Amino acid sequence: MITKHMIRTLMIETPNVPGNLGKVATAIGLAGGDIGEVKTVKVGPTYTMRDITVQVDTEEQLNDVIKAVEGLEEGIKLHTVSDEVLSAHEGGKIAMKSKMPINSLAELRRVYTPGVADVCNLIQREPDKAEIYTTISNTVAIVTDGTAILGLGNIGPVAGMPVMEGKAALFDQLAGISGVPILLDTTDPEEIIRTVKNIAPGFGGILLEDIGSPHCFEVEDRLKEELNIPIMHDDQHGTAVVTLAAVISACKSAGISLKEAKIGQIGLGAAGIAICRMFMAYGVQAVYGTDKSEAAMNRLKQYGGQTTLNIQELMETCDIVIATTGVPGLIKKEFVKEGQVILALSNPKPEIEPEAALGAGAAYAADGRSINNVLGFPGIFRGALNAKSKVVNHEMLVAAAEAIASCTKHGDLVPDPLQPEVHEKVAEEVERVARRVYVGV
Ligand SMILES: NC(=O)c1ccc[n+]([C@@H]2O[C@H](COP(=O)([O-])OP(=O)(O)OC[C@H]3O[C@@H](n4cnc5c(N)ncnc54)[C@H](O)[C@@H]3O)[C@@H](O)[C@H]2O)c1
Ligand SMILES: O=C(O)C[C@H](O)C(=O)O
Ligand SMILES: [Mg+2]
Repeated sequence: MITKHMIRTLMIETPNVPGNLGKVATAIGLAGGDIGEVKTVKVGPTYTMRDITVQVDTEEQLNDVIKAVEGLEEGIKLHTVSDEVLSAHEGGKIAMKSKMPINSLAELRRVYTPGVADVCNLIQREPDKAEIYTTISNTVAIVTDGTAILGLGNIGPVAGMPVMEGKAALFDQLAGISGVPILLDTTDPEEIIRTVKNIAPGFGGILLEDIGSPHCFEVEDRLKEELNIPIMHDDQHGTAVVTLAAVISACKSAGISLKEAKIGQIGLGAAGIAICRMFMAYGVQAVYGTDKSEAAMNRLKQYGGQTTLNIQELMETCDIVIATTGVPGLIKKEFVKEGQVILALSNPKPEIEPEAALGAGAAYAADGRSINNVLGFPGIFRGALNAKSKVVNHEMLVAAAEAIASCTKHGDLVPDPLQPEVHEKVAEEVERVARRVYVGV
C-alpha cells in the first residue's frame, strides 16, 4: 500500500439500512482512497450522517472517490467535501494569553500600573529575579528565515509560519514551553545573527528552524559562541537525535552492531551533515555520504566522513541508509538491498515510501512523519531550561537519543510522539547530563 498525502473529509448521508456504510467504504477503497477516521455526526430517524476522512494522492484520485460515492444509489448522498487541514489552520494555531484574570481595578493595579513598576525596579537591581518574575526563562524563540521550509525549499518566512506555529503548539503541549515564532525578513547570516542577538534578552532559548544550508552552520556556530542561552538548530540536531534513536532501536531489533555498521547519508544539507557528525561522534567507523553539491560533499570530508559517487553506490555499500534531500521518490526500489534499514526522512514526502522499501526487501523502513524531530526538541529544551544550562551540547543530544530509544517498544523504531512519558524522559536525561557537565551536580 502506498502512503497518501492529501486529506479530505466527506460528509455522507446513508439511509439506516445495514450494509450501506460498507457500500460507501468499498466505493471509496475501489477508487483508491484510504479511509481514516469515521465520525457519526447525526443519527436521524431514517438516516445517519457521517464525516469520513479519506486520504488520496492526487486531485484526480479525489475526483474518482467523489464520483464513486455520488454514483451510489439507494439514497446514499455526498453532502460536502472539506479540507480539514486548511480548516484547522484558520486564524492560526497559537495565541498569547494572559495567565492573570484582570476583572477589578485592584487586579489591574496589581498586574499592571502602578504595581508592575516595583517588579521592574526589583529586576533592575537584581537581574536574576527576571527568572522568577517574568516568562523569559520558559520562552523559546522559534526563528526562521524561510530558506528551507520542510522539503518545500526557499518559500520565505511567512509561507513557513504554519510550520513555526506547529512547533510552538508542540512546545506548549509536549513540554509546557512558550514558543514564539520569529520570522526574519533577511537571509544574510550577519543580519540573522545580529537580529537574534538583539532579541535574545526576551528568551530562555533559541530554536533555529528551517534555515537552509550552508548558512545555517555559520549562524548556529556564531550564535552559540556569542550568546549564553541554549541554542539548537532543529533540522540539524533535533533530526540527528531522533535518527540516532531510530537506528539504535533498529540495530537492537535486527541484531546489528551499530558501531560496526556501514551508515549512508543521502543529502548532506543541514539535517544530513548533522546526522553524519552525530554517528561519527557516537563511534560509528564507516559513515558515507552523497550529495549533488560538491561543497556539501567536501564539508562531509572535512568532518571525517567518506563520500560515494552517487546514490546507487551508497545504497550498494551501506547497511543503514538515511535520506534528507527534500526530493520525493529519489530512491528507486531497485536500489534497495535485502535486509537494509532505510529512513527516508524528507517532509512532506519521503525519498521512498516505507511500504515500497519494505516491499523491495528492506528489513526496516520509515519516513519523516514517524522519524521526526518532534520527538527531540520539546524535551531537549525542557531539560536544558530546567537545568539552567547555557548550552545544548553533544552529551545532552546523545542523552536525548538514548532516552527516546529506551522508550521504544521492541520491533518499533521510535515511540509514539504523543506519549507524554517520552518527552518527560528526554527532559529528565537532558537535564541530568546538563547539570552534571555544567552545574557539577
Ligand atoms: N523528519 C525530520 O525530522 C526532518 C528534520 C529535518 C529535515 N527533514 C527533511 O529533510 C529535508 C532536507 O532538509 P534540510 O534542512 O537538511 O535541507 P537542506 O536544504 O539544508 O539540505 C538538502 C540537501 O539535499 C541535497 N540534495 C537535493 N537534491 C539532491 C539529489 N537529487 N541528490 C543528492 N542530494 C540532493 C542538497 O544539495 C542539500 O545539500 C527536507 O525535506 C526536510 O523536510 C526532516
Ligand atoms: O517539521 C517537521 O515535520 C520536521 C522537520 O523540522 C522538517 O523540517 O521537516
Ligand atoms: Mg524543520
